[in-house]
Amino acid sequence: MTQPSSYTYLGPEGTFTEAALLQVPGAGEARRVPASTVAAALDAVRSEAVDAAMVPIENSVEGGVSATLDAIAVGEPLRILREELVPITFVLAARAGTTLGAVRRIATHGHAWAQCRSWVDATIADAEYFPSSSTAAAAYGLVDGDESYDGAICSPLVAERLGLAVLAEDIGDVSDAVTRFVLVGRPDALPARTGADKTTLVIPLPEDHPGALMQILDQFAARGVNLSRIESRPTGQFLGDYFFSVDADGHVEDARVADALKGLHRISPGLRFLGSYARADRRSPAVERHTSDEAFSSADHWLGGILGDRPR
Ligand SMILES: O=C(O)C(=O)Cc1ccccc1
Repeated sequence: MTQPSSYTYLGPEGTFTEAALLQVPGAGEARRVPASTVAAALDAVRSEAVDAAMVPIENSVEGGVSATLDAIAVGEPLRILREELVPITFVLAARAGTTLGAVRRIATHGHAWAQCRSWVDATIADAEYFPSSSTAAAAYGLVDGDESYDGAICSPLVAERLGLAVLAEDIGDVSDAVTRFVLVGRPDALPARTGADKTTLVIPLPEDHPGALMQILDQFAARGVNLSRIESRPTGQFLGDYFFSVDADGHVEDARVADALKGLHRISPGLRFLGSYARADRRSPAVERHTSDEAFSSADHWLGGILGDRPR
């Protein structure tokens, strides 16, 4: 797989997403273009304006990032190439001269707001929330003279870079929160199996199919494939139409994962493979003997002996 030479990310400069991108070897020296939304970042990959996009996908406190789960599930297919974990700490920043007591209107990204709610509720009476496309965009707004709010929840780094006053530090409700980001490229790429991999799937819930969810889960369970994330999202088409966004342990080149995907495709033919890539924590799954590559290949061999060269 060739290394991407140009990247986009949820910007502007100074987002946690940019920090995730800078963890990718070589990205610091490559062309990097900020995007104003996750959807715009993914579209820039689809239109080949850049090779890959870094976007947030999951937070240890708030769960899945809906904007990413939805934008990656539809449209021209994309591929996840790698994941990055970033520890997240938030500060409350304001223009110089503003006191903590004077801040009531706070701008930030929805995930940051959700992760600082207890601190805000305990500290700022009647706080008003101004949604922003990213934590950094909220901080830039203060500098650019946006008078509609007087404080921004952002990273300590962007507050410092912009010369903002930090009124409170480490205001996240969970002090060791981590966000997971994924680097997304075009579908011709398939990262090599490392033995400690993750596979991400979009599984449409088949309509009028009693027991579909149980059958979907059974495809993983029967092959000893562990799931590390499962979320349901509405497709937006009509009420009751859902897809599941799933992370499974293992690589599509692992026989147990490939076999589970075949089973899933029989149940949900609209199944979308979003990629197999190395786990950021490098943790290998425990594989039972009967779901090992050897067990699958020996079973194929055995059946081949029975069927000979009859078409299968
Ligand atoms: O807004 C940012 O800085 C982002 O990169 C998105 C985000 C927001 C909150 C927690 C983690 C990532």
